[in-house]
Amino acid sequence: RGPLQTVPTRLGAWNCPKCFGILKHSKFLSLELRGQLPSSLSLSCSNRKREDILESAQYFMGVALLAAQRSRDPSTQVGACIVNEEKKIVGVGYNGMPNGCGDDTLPWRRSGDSPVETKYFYVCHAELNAIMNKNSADLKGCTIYVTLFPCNKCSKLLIQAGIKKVIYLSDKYHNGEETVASRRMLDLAGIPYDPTEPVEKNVVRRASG
Ligand SMILES: O=c1ccn([C@H]2C[C@H](O)[C@@H](COP(=O)(O)O)O2)c(=O)[nH]1
Repeated sequence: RGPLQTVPTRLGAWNCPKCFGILKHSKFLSLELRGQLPSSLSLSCSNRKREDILESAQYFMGVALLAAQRSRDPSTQVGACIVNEEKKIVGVGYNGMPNGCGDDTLPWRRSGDSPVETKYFYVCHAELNAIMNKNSADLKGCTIYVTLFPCNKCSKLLIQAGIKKVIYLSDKYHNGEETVASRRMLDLAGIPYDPTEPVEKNVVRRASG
């Protein structure tokens, strides 16, 4: 237990004897008293809903960004979040080695004497993993939020899975052959791809209160 601190001004419950009565024994309140609760989670008796909430597209890209943080790729971490027409998340993934293949056994380098000694022959892309992790019967009509514009192989997968829209963050390989081929297929398949506004600062600011 840490030392008690002065009561934070945002703790509206202190002004309401009824709420304080209920909360004074709870772990939640004691965390706030010890200053360990992010201010964004402060308790309040206000009857007014919050208006300044994280917009849904930023939330989904935020989930993709968080997933990317699980990647062991030393140069490019990619996260993907698939969302259905009801705005429910149905699959999340990030780039990594195939299950059971060992992160420490296969190479992570970008170039080598042979392509067999580079990561490219082995890494499962974020989009592939998000599709494989799906928790719904199919992905028809879904939107994918992905932190890097999908490569040609991933676009093939997205098209075949029935994804109807791509929202991406980085397009750092815009002029690469794979990305050119990717756009070509998405265009032919009638799948729009739109950049998202930069979300990192917004998401991080909100998460830390
Ligand atoms: O659509 C894509 C494209 C790439 N990835 C993954 C594959 C690799 O792990 C990295 C790219 O590495 P670089 O060092 O930037 O070449 O990104 C993906 O998940 N999805």
